[in-house]
Amino acid sequence: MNQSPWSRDEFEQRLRDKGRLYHIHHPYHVMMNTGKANKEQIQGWVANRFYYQTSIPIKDAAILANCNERDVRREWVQRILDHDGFEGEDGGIEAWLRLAEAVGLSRESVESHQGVLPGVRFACDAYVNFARRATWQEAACSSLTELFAPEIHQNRLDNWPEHYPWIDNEGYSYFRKRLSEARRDVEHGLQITLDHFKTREQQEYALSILQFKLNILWTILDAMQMAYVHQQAPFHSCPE
Ligand SMILES: O=C(O)c1cc(C(=O)O)c2c(n1)C(=O)C(=O)c1cc(C(=O)O)[nH]c1-2
Repeated sequence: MNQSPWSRDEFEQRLRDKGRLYHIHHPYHVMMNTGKANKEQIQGWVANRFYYQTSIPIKDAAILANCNERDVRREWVQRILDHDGFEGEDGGIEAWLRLAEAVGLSRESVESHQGVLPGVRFACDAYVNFARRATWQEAACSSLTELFAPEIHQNRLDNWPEHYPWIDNEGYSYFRKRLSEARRDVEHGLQITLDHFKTREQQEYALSILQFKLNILWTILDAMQMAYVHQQAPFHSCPE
């Protein structure tokens, strides 16, 4: 039997409740945020997360390519500019490279993606491929983990300078920049999702899309946990 749809408010609340499974609770994140990560673990996170950073504007370009509504494209295109930059504005990828330098990595090594763990690569590629194949509304819904991102950026701004005095202050501009950008993005993504997924079945599908994205973020950190905490990167047990 078909169940009646949730009200707009209840649907929004159920999306927000997914924050319970955000990667802010992943042991790797907890380790970094409580000052227990060593330099190699911070560097590993920054270098691997760069692959996610570079995937985001490609993902957003896929959404634009699938979107036949000019008003939506006009707003969504801002996300690409936020990351890639434009004349007079360096953008988020450049800010992430400054973070990389602030934690002692060379920009060349990070930009080359050498050392990106296979699990991180697969997870990010899954996100981009989903955006290519899904409708633009479904792909917009998958960006809604950004509902929970301002808190994680704020945590880093509040805690890292004290825990990791060796990180140059210049490195934190990315997180500051994302505080306002994520809030703006999420308002747009949420409107699209609440407007589009109407029946109970569709609403439940939207929740499963958000879960898929939570899985991606969690899996990225699982790969880092294996490599930089348990020292069990892929192939560590193979013969020389
Ligand atoms: O540092 C984080 O934990 C984090 C998480 C997420 C997220 O929840 O997907 C994003 C970001 N940062 C971020 O900086 C960012 O630009 C971003 C874009 C998107 C997206 O799905 O379109 N997520 C995120």
